[in-house]
Amino acid sequence: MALTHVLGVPRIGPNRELKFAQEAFWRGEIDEAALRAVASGIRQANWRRQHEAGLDFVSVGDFAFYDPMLNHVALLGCAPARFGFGEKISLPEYFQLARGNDACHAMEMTKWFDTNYHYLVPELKPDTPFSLGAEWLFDEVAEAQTAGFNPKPVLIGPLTFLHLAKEKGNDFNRLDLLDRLLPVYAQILARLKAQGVEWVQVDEPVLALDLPGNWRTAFERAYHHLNTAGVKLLLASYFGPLRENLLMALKLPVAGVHVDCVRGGDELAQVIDWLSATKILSAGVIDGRNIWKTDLAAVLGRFDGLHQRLGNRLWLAPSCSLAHVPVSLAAETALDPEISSWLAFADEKLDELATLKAVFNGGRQAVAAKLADNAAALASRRTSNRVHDAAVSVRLAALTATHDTRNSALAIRQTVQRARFNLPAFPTTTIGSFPQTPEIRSARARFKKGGLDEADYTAAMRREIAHAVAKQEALGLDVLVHGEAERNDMVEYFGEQLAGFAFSQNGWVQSYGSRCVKPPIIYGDVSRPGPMTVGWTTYAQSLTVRPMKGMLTGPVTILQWSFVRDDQPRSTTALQIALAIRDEVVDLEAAGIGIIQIDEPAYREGLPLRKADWPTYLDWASRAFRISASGVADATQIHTHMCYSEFNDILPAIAAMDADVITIETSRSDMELLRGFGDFNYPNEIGPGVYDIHSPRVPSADDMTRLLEKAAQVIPPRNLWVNPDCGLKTRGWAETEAALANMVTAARVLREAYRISPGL
Ligand SMILES: Nc1nc2c(c(=O)[nH]1)N[C@@H](CNc1ccc(C(=O)N[C@@H](CCC(=O)N[C@@H](CCC(=O)N[C@@H](CCC(=O)O)C(=O)O)C(=O)O)C(=O)O)cc1)CN2
Ligand code: MET
Ligand SMILES: [Zn+2]
Repeated sequence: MALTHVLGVPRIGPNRELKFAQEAFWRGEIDEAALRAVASGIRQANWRRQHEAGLDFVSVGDFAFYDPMLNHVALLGCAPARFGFGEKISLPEYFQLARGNDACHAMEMTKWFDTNYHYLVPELKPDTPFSLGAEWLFDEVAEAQTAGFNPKPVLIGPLTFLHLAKEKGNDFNRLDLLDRLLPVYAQILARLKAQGVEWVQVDEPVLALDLPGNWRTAFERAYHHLNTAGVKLLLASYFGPLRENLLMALKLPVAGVHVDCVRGGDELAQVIDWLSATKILSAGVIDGRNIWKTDLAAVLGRFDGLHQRLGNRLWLAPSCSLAHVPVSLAAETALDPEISSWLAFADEKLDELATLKAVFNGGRQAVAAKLADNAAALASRRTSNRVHDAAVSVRLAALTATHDTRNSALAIRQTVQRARFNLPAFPTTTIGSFPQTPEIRSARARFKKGGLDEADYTAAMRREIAHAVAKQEALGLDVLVHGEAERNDMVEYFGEQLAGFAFSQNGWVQSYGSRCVKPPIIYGDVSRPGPMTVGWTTYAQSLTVRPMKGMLTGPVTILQWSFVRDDQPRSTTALQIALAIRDEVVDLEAAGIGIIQIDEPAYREGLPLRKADWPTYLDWASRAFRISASGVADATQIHTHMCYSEFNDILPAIAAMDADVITIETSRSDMELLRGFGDFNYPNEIGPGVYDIHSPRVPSADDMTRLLEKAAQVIPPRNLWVNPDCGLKTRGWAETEAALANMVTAARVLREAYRISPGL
């Protein structure tokens, strides 16, 4: 008997029910009870689905009204003191932590490991108190039990919680808080035990990271402490191999371990060697990070012997939570049937688990047809002539060093560009998108459903572009953008126009809070059949004499935010995309666009989790960017943009991209992030974001002046640009205009203070 379970499932609902309820609640259109009812409906449906797929447990605690890390802040009673909330926060207070309020800026948000999911970063001070806070987890356990399910609660482990938190205050180490944190975890486990829970899954994905020695020892201390609670712990590691943490993890006093056999498959033999005779092994055999069907025959072959040995001590699971893949293929009626036959979203992955379980438990006969279908789908994908394009391979093979270097060095380009554009010091610009209003979204929805024809849709988008251009001129911005009205998403939009990509209609994945993305699916060799942005951009340029910045998404970000092929290295796919983007850059230049931004917000997120793997990645990633950017003359100014990242540990690789200008997110960190660029003597021009676009709060001109003055202390003032942290697509026009007006004022104050002549 093998058991099956999942580490977690998507919490957004099959049709993004949670998003719509959250946003309605925030707008005051529904009350808390109505929001809670939607949430409960999603949880119940998820549990029913897991139960029907024959899983031995249902996951509880993977649901969150905004973010699981924030749930733990609530559960552990450690909301930042600056908000002034009590130990047990309410749901409205919970949302204030995530979104800010009039008095307090929101908690910082950052990438969850190497995914496109963003969590809220706990803020810890030496005296941060911990206590049993919000009761939601216990309520949900009771809810599952009442509905007749066998719950396996999921917690983020104490070490991962602390590791991902941020120290606020000097001279202390957040690890020092462990001894005060553990008793609260023990209390939580005791409560769960009292509720009749048998197993608790404790996620410690930091085991897939390079851990300093004191953190590794802390694991031993922590789990010896938690082992006393009397409930069985399943220690879950995922997102990568354990490497030097393997032995430590396997020796911890827990009842079972989960390992990622997709990314850490090579370690399985070692894991088995060190697995004690009483422990459960949960093998993550189904890729939780991608949408390809699992090779079921391969899994069966690989685990058959182990199953003979371990029996019901072997559990089968996806590699990580299924929150990183879309809910179900069932709604995808427009996908090409051949491509669709290669895919498995969360629901289909549950079916795969059910099939595996049937075979291991003696029911091969009953699932023979499913196994045959699976084998046929895999064979079709391996041999399909839609996957390979000889012209793309030829082009890749012909790449030389001339393709990834600009014609002249930065200093020469800078002189030519300054003479050409004659911009004032502290030039103002924005990051690309302007508000995606309900009108824009609804016009696109009608266009897609056939209710609006192409000519009318194009006219509507042109009106939006004209509106954005007029607003920017009136605000007095120096380098304008067209506003990206025509784009559903900065990656999906390009995916829809590139060969080798498929896209779903309803394949939503949560990115943060209520925001979701529909990652395109790269199934074949990538190329660009024709221009993608030239028409919109030249139209926008025709409306103004100021420079109109062309706006593209870079190869690394398109790769990172898509579901990618697992039949060739990521680096090969990245180079293919780079050539397609290069074609677009060259076409924009030929159409008279002098400034082109190639966004790479996912450049940092693409970094492998282990430092030893960084150089290889940074080498191909920076090359892919340069290939996309180097087809143009010296006078064409290439910008790039990055957000949500800790940049300081990869500054040489950012410099290696050799963009003429980089705009980055810095305001939430109060320009702290910029210090590294200064210390490193970053040579190129830089626009440190002066205001946070994730909050509706309008910063004052003084706020932004102060930030710019801080920036001017670490970056040569002549190299500084003035811009928001990121694009404005999630904002409304009123707050956008007010904030940009203040931003332009701040730039003028700086110009007065520094008096640098234009063009120098
Ligand atoms: N891929 C990606 N990853 C990213 C970012 C990003 O921009 N893209 N930004 C960073 C932060 N993440 C973000 C992720 C999503 C959104 C976002 O705004 N998402 C939108 C959806 C964007 C979209 O695809 N919109 C489509 C579909 C919109 C939609 O929901 N339409 C309705 C109909 C609407 C109507 O009738 O009015 C429907 O289909 O039901 C469009 O504009 O065409 C949302 O959740 O609301 C913002 C930031 C990091 N990662
Ligand atoms: N050009 C894009 C925008 O302004 C960059 C976003 S980075 C997540 O929306
Ligand atoms: Zn951004």
